[in-house]
Parts: sequence; C-alpha cells; structure tokens
Amino acid sequence: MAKVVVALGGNAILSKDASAEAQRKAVGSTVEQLVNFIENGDQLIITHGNGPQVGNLLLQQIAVDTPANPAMPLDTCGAMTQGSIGYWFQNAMKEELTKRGINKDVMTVITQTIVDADDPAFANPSKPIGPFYDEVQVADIKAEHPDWNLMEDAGRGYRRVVPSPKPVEINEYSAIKTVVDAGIVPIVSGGGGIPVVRQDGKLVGQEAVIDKDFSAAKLLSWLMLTS
Ligand SMILES: Nc1ncnc2c1ncn2[C@@H]1O[C@H](COP(=O)(O)OP(=O)(O)O)[C@@H](O)[C@H]1O
Ligand SMILES: NC(=O)OP(=O)(O)O
Repeated sequence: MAKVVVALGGNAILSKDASAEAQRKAVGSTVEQLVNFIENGDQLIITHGNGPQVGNLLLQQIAVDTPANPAMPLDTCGAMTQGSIGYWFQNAMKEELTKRGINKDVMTVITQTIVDADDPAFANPSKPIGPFYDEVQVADIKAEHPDWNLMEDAGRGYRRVVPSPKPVEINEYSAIKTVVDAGIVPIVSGGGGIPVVRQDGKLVGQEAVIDKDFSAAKLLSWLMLTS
C-alpha cells in the first residue's frame, strides 16, 4: 500500500467557468480518477490550490465592502476557499465511492501553515490570484488599486500577485496523521494552507497565499518520516 498525495491546481478546478457548478464538475471528473487509487488499496491524501478562487472571492469582498459588512482579509478568504473546495471534494468523492460500493469517509481539515515572519517573500509578491487581465484592463486596475502588484502569468495575461512565503510547519499535522491512519480520505492544506506566523504564543493570519506544491511536498515528506 502506498501513500499518495495528489495536489489539484486552482486553475485545474477553475479553468473558464467560475460558477460553483462548473468547479464542482471539474473536481468530480478528477475524483473519478482519484478513486482508482483507493480501489487499488492506496492511502489517498488530497490537497489543492486556490489561486483563482481566493482572488475571485477577494474581488467579491471588495465589491461590497461596507462598515456594516466589511471585506474579509486574505487569510480568512483562504480559509473560506478551503471550505468551499473541500466541500466540492467531499461531495464528489462520497458520490463516486458510493457508486463503486466503497465504504469510506472523506473529511476536509481546515489547515494553518506556519511560515516565517521574516520570509523575504513578504516583500516580493509572486503568487498569482484571481482572474487574468489584458493590458487595457491592467491600466484601469492599476489606477483603481495603486497598491496591487500585477504580473504576467505564463503567457496567459496579467494577474494580481501576493506574497507567497514557504511553508515551515503544518499546524494541524498530528490531526491529519490521525485522520490518515484511521483510513479516512483527507482534504488538507487547501490553497497551501492558511499562512500564519507565530506571535506571542498565538498564530496570526497573513495577507499571503502559499504555493500548494510546496505545502504538498512538505506534507508528503512528513508523512514519510512519521509512517
Ligand atoms: N496554458 C499554459 N501555457 C503556458 N504555461 C502554462 C499553461 N498552463 C500552465 N502553465 C504553466 O504551469 C504553471 C502552473 O499552472 P497553473 O495554471 O498556475 O496551475 P494550477 O492548476 O496549479 O493553478 C504555470 O505557472 C505555468 O508555468
Ligand atoms: N495556492 C495555490 O498554489 O494555488 P494555485 O494552485 O491556483 O496556484
């Protein structure tokens, strides 16, 4: 039996259609493949990105920001995307497992990823979030949001970029390990995990988005070390 960590990109979940229905469908077609690992007897651990989703959510928050109903900050938006994408996975995974007659539980773990407050990434935004813009739109956005950083993304257009510190520790790791050992399929470290720093004995959320590939690598290396 192998432990298999699968990281599904935010752009793989939201390619063109940003509706919940389309994203749930994209997750569903991936899940059809992922359940093969479970059928083969492997232990499946799912993680995912959230770049397009967290950026879109932030835009929605900004659009209706009022003192009575204030926009949520980026760390909270990250947590919200862990919930929504985790829900799509739980829903699609249980449906596919039931269809194949496999009795297995699926569970999303809201995950906080500890990062270094002195990570140079905080001063050098690099993680693309939200939609792609063309050059005309970029000029308007720069005028409207002079504090935003925008960057060209792999020949596909411009996107807002935010700091992306490297994961140091997965705060919920021992809970995740318990879930994995219990044979439950976990959806963890969504969007790379909510970036938090240790401050005076507390964990404080950061205005950043961690790269899910780095957090997935950290998760797998810890699972290998502790199994
Ligand atoms: N259509 C594309 N053309 C060129 N490069 C691409 C394309 N799609 C993805 N890539 C490359 O793969 C990387 C990850 O793709 P991305 O769409 O951001 O993935 P994710 O699904 O992880 O959000 C990009 O930074 C880019 O380098
Ligand atoms: N958080 C993250 O890595 O998102 P993407 O998969 O969208 O890049």
